[in-house]
Amino acid sequence: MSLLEVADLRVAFPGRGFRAAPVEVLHGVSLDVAEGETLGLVGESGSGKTTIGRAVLGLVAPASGSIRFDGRETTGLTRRARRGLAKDVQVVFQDPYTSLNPSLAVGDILSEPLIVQGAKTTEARSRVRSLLDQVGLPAGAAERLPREFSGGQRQRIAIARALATDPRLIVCDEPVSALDLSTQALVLDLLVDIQERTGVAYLFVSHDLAVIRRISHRVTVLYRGDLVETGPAAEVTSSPRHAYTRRLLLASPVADPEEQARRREARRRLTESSLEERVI
Ligand SMILES: Nc1ncnc2c1ncn2[C@@H]1O[C@H](COP(=O)(O)OP(=O)(O)OP(=O)(O)O)[C@@H](O)[C@H]1O
Repeated sequence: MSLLEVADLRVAFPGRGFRAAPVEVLHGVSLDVAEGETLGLVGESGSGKTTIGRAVLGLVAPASGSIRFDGRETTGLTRRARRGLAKDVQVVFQDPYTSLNPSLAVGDILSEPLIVQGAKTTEARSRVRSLLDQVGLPAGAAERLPREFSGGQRQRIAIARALATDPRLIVCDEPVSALDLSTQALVLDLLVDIQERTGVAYLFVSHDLAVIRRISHRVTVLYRGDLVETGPAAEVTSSPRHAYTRRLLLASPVADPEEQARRREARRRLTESSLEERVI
């Protein structure tokens, strides 16, 4: 049994304008994440990646379909039951500048989820020290405000907060997209280290195939609300079967100028129309 099983998930948002029909943005998506695994979810902007993550977190109500965590259905849970689940399923958002409460010291940000789960203040304090250590920040960081940290350090704080309750799954929604390339690499290495130490699973959302390739065990590709391809990361990112994945691959930047020119030419040949034929 997988840790997370999403089956035939449909999500619709209200249409714009008076009496407009709802707009379906996920058309029956099924995926699963095993314990300790990283499933990379890749697709261009607007394909529905964030919506899948938000549905898993209970922040968006599905129109239909099921989302099971550890065998238990999580859609339609009461608030109280959802709080129980929050211990096991956490999130790291994209923007380290808005995801941390600017008026709270880092120590308070990290102890908040622990106190909500019933921890005593002294217990929470020592856990904060260990969380900071896990993400490579000094104990003194607890006394400081988020604005005193760089983007990469803030993302480390957000990761520490997600780890506070010892979750089994973290939804990582574009967690490195706002960071420069060398900081991205450090944060990705940190996520891998944490997974090796704790066995946490990641549902890792990104539009960037290079990032997805680096972090994922398996990759699933989303195109306009449909999954078009799923498989081992090395396979999907080196010899994709679907035309859309090939286009994503050709669009990722590479350092070698000759390879870059080859990809530009291949992109030109892989026209939008041939793509449409295969997807529909
Ligand atoms: N709350 C909402 N109300 C209405 N439409 C929404 C809402 N949230 C998302 N959408 C629409 O759903 C579609 C999928 O959005 P989503 O944010 O999941 O895509 P994405 O692949 O994560 O894109 P991005 O990488 O740009 O965030 C888009 O067309 C978006 O405009």
